[in-house]
Amino acid sequence: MQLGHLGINDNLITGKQQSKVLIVEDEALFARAVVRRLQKSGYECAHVESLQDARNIVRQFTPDVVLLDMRLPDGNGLDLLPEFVAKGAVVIVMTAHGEISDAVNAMKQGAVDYLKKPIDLEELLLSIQKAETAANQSKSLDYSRQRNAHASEGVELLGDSPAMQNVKMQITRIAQLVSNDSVPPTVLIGGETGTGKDVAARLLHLSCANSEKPFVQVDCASLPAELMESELFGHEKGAFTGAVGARPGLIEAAEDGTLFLDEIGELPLALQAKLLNVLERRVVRRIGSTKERAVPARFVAATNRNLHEMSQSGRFRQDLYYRLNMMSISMPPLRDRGQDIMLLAQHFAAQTARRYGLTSPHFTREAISTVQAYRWPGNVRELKHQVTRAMLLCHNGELTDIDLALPNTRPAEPLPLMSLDSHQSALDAAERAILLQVLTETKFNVSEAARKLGITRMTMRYRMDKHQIKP
Ligand SMILES: Nc1ncnc2c1ncn2[C@@H]1O[C@H](COP(=O)(O)OP(=O)(O)OP(=O)(O)O)[C@@H](O)[C@H]1O
Repeated sequence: MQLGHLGINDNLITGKQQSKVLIVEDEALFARAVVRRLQKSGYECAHVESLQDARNIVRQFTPDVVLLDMRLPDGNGLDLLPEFVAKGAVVIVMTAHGEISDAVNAMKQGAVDYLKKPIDLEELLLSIQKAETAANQSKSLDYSRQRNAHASEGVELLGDSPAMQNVKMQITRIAQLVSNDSVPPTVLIGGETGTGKDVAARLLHLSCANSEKPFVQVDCASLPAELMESELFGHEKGAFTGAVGARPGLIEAAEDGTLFLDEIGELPLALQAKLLNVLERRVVRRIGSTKERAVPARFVAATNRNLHEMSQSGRFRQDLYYRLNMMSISMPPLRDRGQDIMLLAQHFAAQTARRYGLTSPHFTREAISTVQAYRWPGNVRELKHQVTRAMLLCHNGELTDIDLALPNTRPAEPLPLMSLDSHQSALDAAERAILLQVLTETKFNVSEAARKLGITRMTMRYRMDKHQIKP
């Protein structure tokens, strides 16, 4: 189908930095002005002039936001509204004077806002931005809950080294203590990145009474700060712009299961105070509500940061640190787990072979020495990634040290003298390789990769552009 047949604006599809907006409006001049203004702000826009065209275009253009006029040549915009809402789009209706009853109906059917004509373009832009915030909010909440559904899938804390036996013993003991207490003590899991803190938290949940109850994970590092409060504590309808309905927060969603606060070191100070209050009083108050609700959940937090040091320097509340650290589990770095390194390497290689129908793996003697000599700064996550990759590249299941492609474990040799230019390109190549490695580790999650490298998301984006790395 030709887009032109649908009466779609010439500049139908532009850059795609922000939401996709569909404008269903038969006043062509006004619609064109809207498209121009939105495109200037980086939105991807499509414009159609009738209900039928709107129905057709959504087969190839999935809008995040729909600006819906009420009076259209082939019917009333309200007829189409439920279809957009059902598809998860945010709908803003545009009405002429005297159509207020339509606007009320539209809101009842799920529109988030209505604007009276003549419409000021800046007001329209503001309304879209508000709608986006509300939509992101509900998406991230749904995302957190969706993760919860997979909480107990594939929880395997492999390893028999003394260090891991100790961890498993601690998990069993803490699970008993936590299960027997009506006010369960808080558990803090520490350890370097990739050591298995997430796995340990899930195993702890599964070892506790009520393990069939929710395991709700909150990633304090990846949730935008402005969403975090309502995510955690919930909100009442109308508590803030975009709060279209009441929503329980994740603390409530955990019921009498587990609330897992991952990367707790990243929780903003203002929310640390609120969290402390919840832990001390065992009640939660949704934003905009006066009602306090009991919190029966057990709290488990994890961090790869030194919270003690952070609390000494004022970057983390000392009282919250003590409260969280009532019981602690420390995940040992992989390099201190002796024979577990090869056990895990063999496990990940066999797992990849099964998954892709490859020949059973066999590590050459050199590969075993390389795996054991390497320091594994990214711990189990790095081992899993390298072995999986090597397994996919190797021939007939034979994994060599070349397939593993680990950075040289021998002391570095002095670099040959280079010209300024070659220094520059060596530097560029190294930067590109580091970016790619961290992006691969984080499955191309740009925010997480930026965090791991200790740079801002903007800088990360800039560097990705510079090296032409695309997600
Ligand atoms: N003992 C283990 N047995 C099997 N798989 C493990 C083990 N430890 C970690 N893994 C795997 O390694 C990867 C990283 O583990 P996990 O996410 O739990 O680390 P983490 O310490 O929470 O990392 P981060 O601090 O970066 O959040 C996951 O794929 C996990 O399944």
